[in-house]
Amino acid sequence: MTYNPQQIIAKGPRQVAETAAEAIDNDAWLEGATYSILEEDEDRNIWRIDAFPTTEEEDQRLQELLAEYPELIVTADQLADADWLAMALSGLPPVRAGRFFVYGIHDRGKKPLNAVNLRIEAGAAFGTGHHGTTVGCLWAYNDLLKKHHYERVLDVGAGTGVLAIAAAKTGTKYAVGTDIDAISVRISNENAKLNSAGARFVWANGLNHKDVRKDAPYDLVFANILARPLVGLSQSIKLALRPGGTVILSGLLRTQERFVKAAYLSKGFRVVRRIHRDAWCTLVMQRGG
Ligand SMILES: C[S@@+](CC[C@H](N)C(=O)[O-])C[C@H]1O[C@@H](n2cnc3c(N)ncnc32)[C@H](O)[C@@H]1O
Repeated sequence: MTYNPQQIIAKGPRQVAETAAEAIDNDAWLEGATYSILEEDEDRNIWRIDAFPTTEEEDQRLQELLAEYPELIVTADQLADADWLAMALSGLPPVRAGRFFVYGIHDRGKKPLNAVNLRIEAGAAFGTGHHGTTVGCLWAYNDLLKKHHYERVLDVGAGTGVLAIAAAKTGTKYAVGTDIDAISVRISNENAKLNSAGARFVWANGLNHKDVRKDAPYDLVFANILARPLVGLSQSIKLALRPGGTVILSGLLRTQERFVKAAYLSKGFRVVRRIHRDAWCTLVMQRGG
């Protein structure tokens, strides 16, 4: 029997939601399950878990596990067939992540009318939009855009430039990307042109370049690199952000989440959301005021 994908939503006090999320991480049946946890209502201390099972077994196990926490209110919503997650999980191009539709030249005929279409040619750079870390960043950014506008965005480790281009295409005036790899910078600039996006890319190690500092402080920083450089860059990222600004961190494994989170918590950031997809984790954190 084919499984009809659904989104399972569990809402409750932060402590309980976090304990349940940890139980999902530690459950052998749910290894690789995709879910996110975020603060829904700061004043009422309500957090929510959104889980996206892909099989009947995963669905049942998630429901069983969440039922062990009576303080959580658990509901399930049927997902539309063309839901972005189902499309992304199919592993086939193009990729839909919320309002974003990432496609290559061969799929140009499939562009939806109601999406922010991003034509990304990867060449030798990382980031066609298919990797769990890139999808996690686009997903997190899509949801942040529902409530916020970002005038200044920095993408550290731009790869194909997909994230800075996504920002430039959604109203960001100053969208800047940086990469340690010169070929990625060339490809990012080419992709910006293909998309008529006003994003610019700088060949730099981390944030250490006058052309990156020029447009600081940023309202939002993307950093999809690896856990160790994310920790090493935590102070520079803090200084590049305005107080209250947001960082979307990705490229870390679930098992490295604590290590990366600790570095940013110690610098006055707070966790706003975390998304687990396959073995990967995306963290959304806010700089203290
Ligand atoms: C995982 S890819 C992310 C690409 C793209 N942002 C995405 O989300 O698909 C990481 C990129 O970071 C670059 N990178 C790694 N360390 C860096 C550093 N210290 N400073 C700037 N870029 C770095 C790599 O060259 C690579 O292009």
